[in-house]
Amino acid sequence: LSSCGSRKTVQKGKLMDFTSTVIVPLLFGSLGIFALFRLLQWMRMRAYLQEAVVVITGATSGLGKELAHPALNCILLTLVYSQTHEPHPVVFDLSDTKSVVNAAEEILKALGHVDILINNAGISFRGTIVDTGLDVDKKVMETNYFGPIALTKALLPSMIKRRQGHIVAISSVQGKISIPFRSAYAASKHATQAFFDCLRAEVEQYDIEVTVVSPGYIQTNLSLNAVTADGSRYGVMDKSTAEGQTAAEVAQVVLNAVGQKKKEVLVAGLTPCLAVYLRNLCPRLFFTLMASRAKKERKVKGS
Ligand SMILES: NC(=O)C1=CN([C@@H]2O[C@H](COP(=O)(O)OP(=O)(O)OC[C@H]3O[C@@H](n4cnc5c(N)ncnc54)[C@H](OP(=O)(O)O)[C@@H]3O)[C@@H](O)[C@H]2O)C=CC1
Ligand SMILES: CCCCCCCCCCCCCCCC(=O)OCC(=O)COP(=O)(O)O
Repeated sequence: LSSCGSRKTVQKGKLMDFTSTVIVPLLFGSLGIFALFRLLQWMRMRAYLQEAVVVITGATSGLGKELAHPALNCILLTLVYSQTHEPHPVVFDLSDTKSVVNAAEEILKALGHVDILINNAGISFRGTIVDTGLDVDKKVMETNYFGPIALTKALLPSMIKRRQGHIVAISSVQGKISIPFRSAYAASKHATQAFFDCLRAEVEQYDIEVTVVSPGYIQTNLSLNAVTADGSRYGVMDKSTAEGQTAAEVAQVVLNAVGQKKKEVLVAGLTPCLAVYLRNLCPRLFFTLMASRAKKERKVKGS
């Protein structure tokens, strides 16, 4: 009995020795390496963003305003670029191609080049397809698609010439799935996803990066500013928007993605992420769910 007891004590001692000489140093070593890796990653990201001339569209509000804060430590208006950390607001209307081209010329004249272009500005839409005038579809498409691509095309040649640049498109989960009563918005975001996927492939040879960001709901003025079927402002803070992620959280994810030169990133809760997978893996079920969602929403609105 006593020899069995002493064997157990020896085994326990060996286990403790193993823990203190192997497991604990291994654990702390791994944690240290991980922390160092994250620190280096963070420093590289900060350097990448801080030394860059950055253009952010839609920096007056919501996500754009938050993106401007940590990236540049400055306050912005509609669009800004900075190298000296001096904000330089440029006011223009994305739905007016001429004013977009003029803005791009103004930026290049003032600073010579752009390192990072963040196509963030956009509007949403609420309405049935049958009631929506084509002028409204065009307005959403011009603001969310033609405006950003015009700006991108205007700045691209100088990026290609320098063989350097990073273009970011703030799309949406609705660039990957379409939900009822968002036709113009979802269409504009699907077009955005497609265009910037093509661009990524075409400009890789010039060392230009393209990042497409697809957020879920964010607490911003997007639903308030959404345009309706007759072109008027929706003016309602939707529950889904109010309960979304904060703009600061999403901005941090976007800046990390840019710093890490990610090709694309989905920043959304579990349900929107599952919806994206369902759309691709089991489209019939997804379409059925969307049809019942449309019926339910119509009932709530009494239409
Ligand atoms: N909030 C959300 O739930 C989600 C948002 N997104 C996307 O995030 C991006 C930013 O939107 P968010 O911050 O939420 O919304 P906000 O309404 O808060 O901000 C939109 C910004 O876009 C600018 N903008 C709108 N129309 C034009 C135009 N014609 N010309 C120039 N600028 C314009 C606005 O400027 P001004 O006020 O001066 O018009 C404003 O600065 C959008 O692309 C949106 O689709 C994606 C997924 C979810
Ligand atoms: C196996 C389980 C599958 C569960 C999935 C069921 C499908 C449920 C539908 C969920 C729809 C999610 C929609 C998300 C939309 C979204 O996040 O959009 C972001 C925006 O751009 C918001 O703009 P809006 O103007 O619509 O507020």
